[in-house]
Amino acid sequence: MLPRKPTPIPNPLVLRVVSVTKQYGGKKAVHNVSFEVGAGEIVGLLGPNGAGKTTMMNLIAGLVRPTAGTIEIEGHDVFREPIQAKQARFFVPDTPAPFSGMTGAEYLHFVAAAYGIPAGERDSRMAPYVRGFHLEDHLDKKVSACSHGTKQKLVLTAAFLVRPRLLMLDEPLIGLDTPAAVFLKDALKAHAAKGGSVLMSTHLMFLAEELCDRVVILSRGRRVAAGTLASLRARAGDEQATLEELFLELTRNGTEV
Ligand SMILES: Nc1ncnc2c1ncn2[C@@H]1O[C@H](COP(=O)(O)OP(=O)(O)OP(=O)(O)O)[C@@H](O)[C@H]1O
Repeated sequence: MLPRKPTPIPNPLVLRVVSVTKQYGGKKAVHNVSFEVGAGEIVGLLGPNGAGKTTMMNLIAGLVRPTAGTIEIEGHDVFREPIQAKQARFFVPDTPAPFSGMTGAEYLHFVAAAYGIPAGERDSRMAPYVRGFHLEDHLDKKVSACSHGTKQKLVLTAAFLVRPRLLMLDEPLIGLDTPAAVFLKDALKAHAAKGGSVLMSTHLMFLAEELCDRVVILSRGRRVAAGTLASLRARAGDEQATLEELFLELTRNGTEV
């Protein structure tokens, strides 16, 4: 008897965004947007200024309630099961604001405790990121005395020590020095290689091209494209097109697909 071919295991979904709309007054900041992120994927959320990226991130993080549609993280509805959904994600906003009255070390231990990381594991989990982001001299300082970039490195260290199923980053490279940016890119690749998922909004096309398995492109609140670079090139009929060229073409008129 021939050995049975193993059934391919589908990439389990970590994030499901279904027909989400967010309306402010009479204006739709996000309009009927759907997309998914699978385990181990790095997905880029791209779009021109005002496209709805930050609104989308805030909706997924559970900070803003959608006008319509549903969002699930690891199968937990962000608003009906907020504790479970929030335990499965970590959000690094574009202007990270760790608690300023704490020292850096107190902040990291506070976040670790909030996510239920056992006390005996916290130091060893944070150590590679403290070294990688060169935070050794900042852990005993009050957060309020840290620079913007150092605050960002503290929040990123907290994110990695938690090892969330879904790591969400809004413009992660802005404000980081070059060594930290290189370390962050490697850390994100390693996170995904271990099965963690990443959703990252960015204006930096080179970053999306280097890191992302797929991108979702928003324009004026609508999803105008989603897929791999290869699929976007095939759709444009240009195998050589850069992501920047495709982005400019796709966001020119904001047609929904
Ligand atoms: N709290 C709010 N109240 C009213 N309008 C809002 C609010 N937040 C966002 N908007 C509007 O929603 C739209 C999308 O904004 P959003 O910040 O999500 O875009 P973005 O893609 O993140 O832009 P950028 O790249 O400039 O950061 C904009 O027209 C913005 O003015």
